[in-house]
Formats: sequence, structure tokens, C-alpha cells
Amino acid sequence: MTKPHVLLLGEILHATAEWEALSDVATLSVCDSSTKEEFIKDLAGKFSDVVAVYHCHMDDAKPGANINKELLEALPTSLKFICHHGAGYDMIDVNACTRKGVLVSNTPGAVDGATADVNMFLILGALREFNLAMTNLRKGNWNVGVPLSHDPEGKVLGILGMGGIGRALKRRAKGFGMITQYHNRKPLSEEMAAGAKYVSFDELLATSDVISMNLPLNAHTRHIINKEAIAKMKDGVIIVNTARGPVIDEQALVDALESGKVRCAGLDVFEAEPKIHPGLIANEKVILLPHVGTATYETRKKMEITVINNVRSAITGAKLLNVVPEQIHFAP
Ligand SMILES: O=CC(=O)O
Repeated sequence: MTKPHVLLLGEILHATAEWEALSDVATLSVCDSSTKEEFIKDLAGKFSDVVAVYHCHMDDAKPGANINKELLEALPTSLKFICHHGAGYDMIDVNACTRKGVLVSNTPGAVDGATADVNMFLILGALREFNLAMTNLRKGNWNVGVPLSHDPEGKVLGILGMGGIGRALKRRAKGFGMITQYHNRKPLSEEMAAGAKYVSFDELLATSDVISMNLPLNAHTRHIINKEAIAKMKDGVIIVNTARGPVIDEQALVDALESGKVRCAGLDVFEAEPKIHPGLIANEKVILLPHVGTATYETRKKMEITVINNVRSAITGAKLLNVVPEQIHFAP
């Protein structure tokens, strides 16, 4: 009996043994199409019986990087599962997948600790304006002109999007004496909220000293932080983002940093990464990282194993372990 065909779009760097072990239940292929055109041809040829795809977050130019309506039209009708490596899956058009009967999984949980660590680093770095101090030292100016900054202790942290990363951040922030409030579409159970207060979106904006972006990017959250939202915030607020760049209107943030309305920001993600708004680069107070939230050996391996477990479950049990929330109601 022929085994179901699984296609890897991207690469596996850590869980190679676990990937190879999948060959006990599947025929494994690695996408070697060098252009998008060649990939479309291969989808009608050597990949025409693929049942599940292991999908990585790749440069937009790479074949298969974006699973949009156009690519979904070209994907074989045998395809039933897309198992994405990453918590954020904004490069996959989930509604179009649903219409085609394709289920999508991501890697929640695996990313939480590492991303929350980076998030906490950005909060501390922004509150303490460490980028300015570090730049000053490298310029040979020691601490001359480095202003006093602010403690985390007693500050109100407003988490927008209290999923796994938001909750892991709350635990870390508690250790620094911060008081957490959050906004989600729905309040969490008391156990999951673990003492964090549920507030409306506007209340979170108006009463937080630090606002942390921990929500997925979709049509509802794109530019959720814009000029109007920033106007509702406290003067001198801190904004940090480890989620996705486009949840913030970057131009509005740059303007607010220039006016002092936003005292400082800590950003791991950008609206058009890897391009960064020159107003962010020029502002030495702002702490910037090149999208490294999950970039540790341990976490990347956990993420790869999570994807492989989803592929295995898809192939052997026709269901995904981590189906994305949009599909949870009709997934088996
Ligand atoms: O950006 C990282 C992820 O989506 O996991």
C-alpha cells in the first residue's frame, strides 16, 4: 500500500531524526522547486498527491511562502492538512483553506516561554531606556547624559491578547512587581487569568503604563494601535510588540515617539520587516530586535516537534493536534 505523501515547504534544522522517523507512516518530500512558477508545475506533477504540508515561515519570494487564494487554487485536491511552524499564521489564508476543506495547525505553547522572555526584556529595556545607555557607552561617552528612567515595580502592564504568550508574560512581569490587566475578545477563566484584571480595550489603553501587543495579526487586529488609539493612552506610555508588526500603525508610533506621547518602545517585529521605519532606527531610545522571539535552540526544536506531531496525527488519525482557533468548531 502506498503511504500518504507529505511535503516539506522550508527546512527542518533541529528535529531531523523525528522528521525522518515520519517515513514509517508517510512518503516524505522536500520542496526543491526553485521558482514560484516551477512550484505551480510541480504541484500538478510530482507533488500532485500530497496530503499534508509541513509549512515554514519563509521569505515572501520563496515558493509556497504565502498560502493565498491563488496558491490554494493550484494545490492538489488531495491536500487536507497544512501544519505550520510558528505561532503566527498570518501568511496562510485560513478562510480560503476552510472553503477548500484544508485544515491548518500552528505551534502554540512551544513558543510561549521564549517569546515572553523577549517580551519582558523589551519591557525592561524600554522602561529603563537601556538602548540609549548602551549606545552611549559604545560611543565612548560612558553614562554622561544618560537620563534617569523608570522601574517596573508598581507599573500597570496592559496585555492585549492574553493567549499563551500573554499569560507567560504575566507570570514574568509578576516577578518584577508589575500589576497586569488584559483585554481579549472574551474574559478568561479565573484560573487562566491568574489574578490579571479583564478590562475593555479603551480602559486598557487609558490606564496602562506599559502596553504589550500579544495578539495575532488578522483583518480585525491590523493597525489596532493607530493614531486614535494612541491618543487614548496615558502620556509617556511604553509600547512593546513581539506579535506582528502590522498590529501597530508604525508611522503613528513614530509620530507619538517624536511628540513624547509614547515615551519609549520595544519592538521585535515590524510592519514591513525586514525594512524598518527610519524614524525607529533614528530614535536611540527605542529598543529594536530583528524578530528573534523564538530564536533559541530549545524552542525551535520544540516547535519542529510540534509540527511533526501534527503531521503524524493528520496522517494516522485524520486530525490535527493544534488546529487553529478559526477552524476549531468544525475540525474532527
Ligand atoms: O513569529 C514567530 C511565530 O509566529 O512563531
